[in-house]
Amino acid sequence: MISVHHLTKQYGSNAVLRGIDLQIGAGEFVVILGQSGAGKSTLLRCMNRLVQADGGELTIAGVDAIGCSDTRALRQQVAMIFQHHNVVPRLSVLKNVLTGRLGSVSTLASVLQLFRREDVDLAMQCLQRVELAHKAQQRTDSLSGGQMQRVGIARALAQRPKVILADEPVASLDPKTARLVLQYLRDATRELGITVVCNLHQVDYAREFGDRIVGLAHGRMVYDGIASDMTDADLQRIYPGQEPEPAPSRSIGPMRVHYANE
Ligand SMILES: Nc1ncnc2c1ncn2[C@@H]1O[C@H](COP(=O)(O)OP(=O)(O)OP(=O)(O)O)[C@@H](O)[C@H]1O
Repeated sequence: MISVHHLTKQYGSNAVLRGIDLQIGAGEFVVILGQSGAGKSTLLRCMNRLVQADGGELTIAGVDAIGCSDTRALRQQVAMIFQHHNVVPRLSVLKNVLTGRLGSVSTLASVLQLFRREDVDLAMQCLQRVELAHKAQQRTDSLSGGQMQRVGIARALAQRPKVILADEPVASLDPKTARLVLQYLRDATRELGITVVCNLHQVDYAREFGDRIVGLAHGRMVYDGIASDMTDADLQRIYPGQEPEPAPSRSIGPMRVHYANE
């Protein structure tokens, strides 16, 4: 579903991605860990062409994300979820979710905000997935931050993407809401076969929700493996210069480690 080969990106003299090689299959939930500045957001942004990579190859849902001249095809297949949900506050919850359909309706219909019945039905199904169908007609700015992030997920699902890229989607949420949001994303992989690539700062969430963890440090991949296999030594490579706490025994749940910039 996602194929990355020797991907590079440089800002001036700052080499941010130094040759990333990565293959991600359909329906995987991949968490990207790394300290601040490691290149996590840049990698995700290269995947949907918010950032133009300098070199290498990147194919996502069958689209050449570096060389394609029309990003519309790419954006139809790849939905993005940001830390600050990026919903339109004055619109209703339903209309925000329907904006996920804009890429598949005509320009005139999108300007006039004319949506087909099937799009409205799909948007309502997506709201049901994040348990917000009862809020459909409310103005979005009447919702809590966590609910707005759930609207962002419903909008991403309404796009019917093959891939969802989530850039620190739970950074500003309380632990209970954060786990709910990650649960919805994991359900999208399990029940809809969507591939999710999610940047996180919380190691414990990565272990709990990720099928697989990719660790970046200074623009290089320093770990790629299943979440349960990640050791303290791996964590030290991902977070160089930071001392992880010893992992608790597996019987008392996921490791409670927090790193700088959480
Ligand atoms: N538009 C830009 N112009 C110049 N430098 C940039 C730009 N975007 C990112 N960078 C630099 O690229 C490096 C990697 O940034 P990136 O946002 O990808 O890291 P990150 O791992 O996502 O960090 P964080 O966890 O803090 O979000 C940083 O040194 C950052 O300053």
